[in-house]
Amino acid sequence: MKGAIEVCAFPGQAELAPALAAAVADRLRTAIAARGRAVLAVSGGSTPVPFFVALQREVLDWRRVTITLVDERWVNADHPDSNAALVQRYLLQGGAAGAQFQPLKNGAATAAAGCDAISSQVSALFPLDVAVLGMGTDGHTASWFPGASNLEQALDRDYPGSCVALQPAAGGHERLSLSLAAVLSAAQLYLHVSGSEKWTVLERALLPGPVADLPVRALLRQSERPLQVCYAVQDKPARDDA
Ligand SMILES: O=C1O[C@H](COP(=O)(O)O)[C@@H](O)[C@H](O)[C@H]1O
Repeated sequence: MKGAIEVCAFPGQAELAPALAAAVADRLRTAIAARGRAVLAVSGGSTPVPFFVALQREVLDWRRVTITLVDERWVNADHPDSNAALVQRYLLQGGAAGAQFQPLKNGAATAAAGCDAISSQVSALFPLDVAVLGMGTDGHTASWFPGASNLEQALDRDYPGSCVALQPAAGGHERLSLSLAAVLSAAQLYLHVSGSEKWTVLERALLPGPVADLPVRALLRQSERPLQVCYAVQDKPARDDA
């Protein structure tokens, strides 16, 4: 199946997280059986925490799995906003502690300076087997923020690098993000959202309008890869409720 959007709604994260984890784990097992290895890209933020906890309990040969990020804030791994720290804390535990992790941050002073080296490391992992993306209420997914510097590059399918450095217009940390082309290397895409506010944004994103206004449209409008929208009606729990 190519490019179809399927929506799966769940009452809350308690139901969504194990279902998404089981589906992702199945795809990882299939990739391991076919190629001897599997590559998964996950997002940060607060939404994926229950999914991470459910996924690390899945029984599979985690030593054959490489996990990377869809996007990262340019902060050290001990910073509370680090997506790598989130993955370390909730996903790289139990059996999943045996997985390899490819961060989207290195020792360079800025994301722009570190981008090329990380891009090469990430490209060496391709193709991704699964990418699980989130979405913000401003319609960003990955770090494709409306009005961000380099958004055009990030969404340019012919952009040669797998990663792009972006500065969100609203300020905050500089970001490193997979490009659209890199995300579309994944055989299966999931968009994981919770709560009615995000659902309303998603409904808007499905209407005609510029991709730059609601960059999640780039994902919704692509036709190369199957996309499953996993929606929890009840809003997400706080990180530590997982
Ligand atoms: O900044 C980010 O936000 C989105 C959504 O985060 P959430 O806290 O609303 O779940 C996330 O997908 C992205 O990876 C992250 O860097």
